[in-house]
Amino acid sequence: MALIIGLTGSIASGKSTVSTMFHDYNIPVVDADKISRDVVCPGEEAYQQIVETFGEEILLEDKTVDRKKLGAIIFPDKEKRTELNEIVHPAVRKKMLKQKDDYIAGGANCVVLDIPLLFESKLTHFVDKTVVVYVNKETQLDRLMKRDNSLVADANSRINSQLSLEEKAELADVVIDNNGTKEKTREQLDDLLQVWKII
Ligand SMILES: CC(C)(COP(=O)(O)OP(=O)(O)OC[C@H]1O[C@@H](n2cnc3c(N)ncnc32)[C@H](O)[C@@H]1O)[C@@H](O)C(=O)NCCC(=O)NCCS
Ligand SMILES: Nc1ncnc2c1ncn2[C@@H]1O[C@H](COP(=O)(O)OP(=O)(O)OP(=O)(O)O)[C@@H](O)[C@H]1O
Repeated sequence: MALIIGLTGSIASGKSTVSTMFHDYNIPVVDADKISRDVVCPGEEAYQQIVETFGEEILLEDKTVDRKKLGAIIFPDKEKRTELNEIVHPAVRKKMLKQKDDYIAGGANCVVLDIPLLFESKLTHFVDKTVVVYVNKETQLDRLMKRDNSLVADANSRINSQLSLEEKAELADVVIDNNGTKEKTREQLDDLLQVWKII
């Protein structure tokens, strides 16, 4: 039986960083953010629904979704966010589970589902263990603003659109503390995978 790990955290807490580390161990990772980008491409069902709901003004000249513009609409507004989630999430879920099944059929003994909204969307029944990548508020804001070159207000509206990291840490089976160096984070992951007998 393959072990299915649900990897989560909050915005800029370090999920992608830890996900790269799983790749380094040759453990396959299903990336919900990446899938959510694929399902909003022109021609996909969700794309049509997004244009109908949010209007042509959220499109770039080449008719693809202007992610900055759509983000600026949905992150500060819970109702709009729910509307977008209801369009995008069913398609994301379907593709995610298909990719996971394909990895298992290919012989993987462990598959990671990297899902930012694992707890908010109540998807924990799809995984055996939950791992939260944790940072404190100051580190999170600092890394988010540096990475995205964003202003405090924008960064905070993204952070506040999710459950707090404290709440996620409470819900998790395992918390990886990513406040220190990437090397320190890698050591924690290494220990965890040894305990779970995956490496
Ligand atoms: C709003 C969009 C266009 C903004 O795109 P952008 O490129 O600026 O951000 P990106 O997709 O890289 O997401 C960055 C982070 O924001 C957070 N986030 C994204 N969508 C949401 C959401 N609906 N609710 C709360 N947090 C979210 C996640 O932590 C994610 O890792 C995009 O995030 C989107 O289509 N979101 C809806 C799908 C979704 O819920 N994705 C996240 C998990 S599947
Ligand atoms: N331990 C660390 N030390 C220094 N910088 C780090 C560390 N971990 C992550 N970072 C940096 O912080 C930023 C956020 O990390 P990352 O992109 O992995 O977060 P994320 O949780 O995947 O974000 P998102 O939800 O927005 O996709 C990146 O620029 C990354 O390089």
